[in-house]
Amino acid sequence: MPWDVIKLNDGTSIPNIAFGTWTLGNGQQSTDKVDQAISVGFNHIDTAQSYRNEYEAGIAIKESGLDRNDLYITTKYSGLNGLDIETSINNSLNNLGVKYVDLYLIHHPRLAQPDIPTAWKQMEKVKADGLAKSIGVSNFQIADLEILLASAKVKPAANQILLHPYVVGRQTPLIQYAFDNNIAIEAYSVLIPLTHQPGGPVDGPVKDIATRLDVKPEQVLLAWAKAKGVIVVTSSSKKERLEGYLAAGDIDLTPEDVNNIDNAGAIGARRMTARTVIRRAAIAALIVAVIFGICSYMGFLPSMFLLHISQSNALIATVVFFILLALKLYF
Ligand SMILES: NC(=O)C1=CN([C@@H]2O[C@H](COP(=O)(O)OP(=O)(O)OC[C@H]3O[C@@H](n4cnc5c(N)ncnc54)[C@H](OP(=O)(O)O)[C@@H]3O)[C@@H](O)[C@H]2O)C=CC1
Repeated sequence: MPWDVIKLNDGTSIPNIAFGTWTLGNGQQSTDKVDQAISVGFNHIDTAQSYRNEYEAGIAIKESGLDRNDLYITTKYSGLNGLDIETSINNSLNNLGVKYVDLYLIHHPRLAQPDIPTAWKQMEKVKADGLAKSIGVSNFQIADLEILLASAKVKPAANQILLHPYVVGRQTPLIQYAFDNNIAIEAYSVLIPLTHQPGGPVDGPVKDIATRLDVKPEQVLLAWAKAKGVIVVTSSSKKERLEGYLAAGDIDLTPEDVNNIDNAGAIGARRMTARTVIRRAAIAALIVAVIFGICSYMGFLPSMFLLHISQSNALIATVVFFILLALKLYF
């Protein structure tokens, strides 16, 4: 199935791939990149107050000459300059040069001030006033959604979250909770295995699938996210990559492909957890070794430690530190 639209709980439809403006910076280059994305066929632009390029995106939107109904525009309340939600959306609309956005999100639960129910009431007003067709959230966990849903008159239409194979395990309960409550999931940073964690266990299955289907690894990852039934928010500064992203809508992975990527992601996630534990233990051992070393050198015992300080303690702690360091390098 090619990229399509997903029906939201408020009856509107959202294109299931978006071009994000987070890393574009500002100025003319930013407008050019949004221009490029629209010209290759992206009709869903994802921006935010905090990306500081809504104005540049707005110029590209205007220059595209597209009818407003043919573009889907998302922006987010990022709490910039301490402004409230109503003032912020009006600023965003001015920057973007549009009368409404299709989707307005609270960028992060900690920005929902003074608390989630009060902030959500303001979001409901934004929708009632016609400034946003749909309202939603981003980076909300299950506990945040529970608080919101307890008093919401309008359910959030979507929750935009981090989703890639190394976090899919821990994000699955959140995705399931959202789906059970008819809240769509938007996935960002799907390409992390290529951009930030190359050489990890996900590389193998992704490369194998890419070779078998004669496509690029990034296309496999986007197809993987699409197979999860989520809306993909991605980006690129390169025209060929953007064309590849859109073509990835035609890639249908088998359930086995998706499982292989999930399983490799789980292995990577376990390794990362092990690394974190080892790193923390190594730091603790190093601190102990240094304290033991200093105390041993100075020949005194600080009463707060209540430990028998000797050179052999310092030696043991140092050895433990190097063993942990070796383990960390191994993992
Ligand atoms: N709600 C939130 O809190 C957040 C939302 N977002 C949204 O999601 C959008 C996308 O986020 P982002 O993390 O950039 O998403 P992606 O994971 O989709 O990464 C996009 C980047 O991947 C690079 N890339 C593509 N293919 C490869 C490859 N084969 N090897 C190496 N690099 C590759 C591109 O680089 P190149 O330009 O060179 O092609 C591009 O910079 C943001 O713009 C924003 O709209 C993002 C983060 C947080």
